Amino acid sequence: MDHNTPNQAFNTTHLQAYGWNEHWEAQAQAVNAANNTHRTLVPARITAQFSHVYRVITNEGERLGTVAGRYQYEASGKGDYPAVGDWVMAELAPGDERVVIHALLPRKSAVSRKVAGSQPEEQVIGANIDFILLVNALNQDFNLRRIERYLTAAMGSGAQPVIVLTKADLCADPESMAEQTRAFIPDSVPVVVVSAARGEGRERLAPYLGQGMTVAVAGSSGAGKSTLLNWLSEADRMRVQDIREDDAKGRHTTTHRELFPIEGGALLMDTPGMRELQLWHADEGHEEAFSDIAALASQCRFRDCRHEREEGCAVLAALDSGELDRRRYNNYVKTGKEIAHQARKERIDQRSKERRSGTTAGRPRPTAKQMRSWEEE
Ligand SMILES: Nc1nc2c(ncn2[C@@H]2O[C@H](COP(=O)(O)OP(=O)(O)OP(=O)(O)O)[C@@H](O)[C@H]2O)c(=O)[nH]1
Ligand SMILES: [Zn+2]
Repeated sequence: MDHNTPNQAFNTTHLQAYGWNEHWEAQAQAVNAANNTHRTLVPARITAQFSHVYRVITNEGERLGTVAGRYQYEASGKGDYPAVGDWVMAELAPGDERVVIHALLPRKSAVSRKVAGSQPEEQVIGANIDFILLVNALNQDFNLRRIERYLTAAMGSGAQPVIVLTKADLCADPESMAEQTRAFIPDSVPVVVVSAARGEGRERLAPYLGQGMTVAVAGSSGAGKSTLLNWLSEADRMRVQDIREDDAKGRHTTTHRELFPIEGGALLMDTPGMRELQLWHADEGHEEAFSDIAALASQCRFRDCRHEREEGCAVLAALDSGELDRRRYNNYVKTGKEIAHQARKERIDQRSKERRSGTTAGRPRPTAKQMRSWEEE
């Protein structure tokens, strides 16, 4: 049987639980049609990443994988490497625990950060996310500006942001807080109130937790992300605990996964990078979050207009005429300054880290020797 006959469906019975669908089938077929090697490639999804080793789910079950030497050779930067949530095409050698990743299927969305360094590079911290839940607590930490910043950070990714206001049980009037939030952000962004600790409001999250949907969770420390994740994956966690109890030696029988299916068929993504998502994506998101101001700015007389007191500034004119809300303009300016400040801070942190460790930014590329030994394994 010719391994790369186009249109021959892949066997993906088990991958469907990880979000496989017709879209990915078509992408995978395209890779297969272009595959002019002797290798048989099958689809797989990245469920965890440990430096340069990946955990992947294949139709044959879970495996560890590394990228092929040629993949590494052809990658033009960190952004080309697989990340959690990515669909890849891999070679599965029978009886081998390791798979070799040969191709990345084009991403539908990517949350990424810029890795500062001598040459700033994009590093993807989560791919193919449908919804990104931005978790905020309804207690004294509640802060509309922070919500706006997270929103800005998520905006350029291609994933749909959803504001989740949690700890509703600590708030006298959660609905009015939700209304305040809605008034502050674009209409297209849903705002959902829950109490994860009390298990209240799951039905409000249901629209974002459908079969095959990939859902990431981000928010500042203490906002309630773990509690939310545990609540949403409760049934699953129980199953894991049952297995643990069955294990007479009391060993840890759970494996580290950063992408896992929950009851109802959604896939939750919980990676350290996503948790820390803050202003990383802000540069690209800023324009989009303030697209109304960006549109005005395109009409300013000077291309480098700072919209402060320049002649022929369309933004200032809109402020004067009342077309542009002053509060929104102030947010735009303030967020822009914060982004610049954060970027400076990251550059400084990164430089001092580099000085300490003598290495360059980010994940080290595997050496050619390492790559050979993996491929031989
Ligand atoms: N009352 C109440 N407390 C909550 C709720 N959700 C979380 N908490 C509490 O808030 C604290 C922080 O919650 P976590 O879920 O650990 O927050 P996190 O966002 O995962 O924090 P990091 O791990 O630091 O990123 C814990 O003490 C939780 O018990 C809630 O819905 N109601
Ligand atoms: Zn201007």
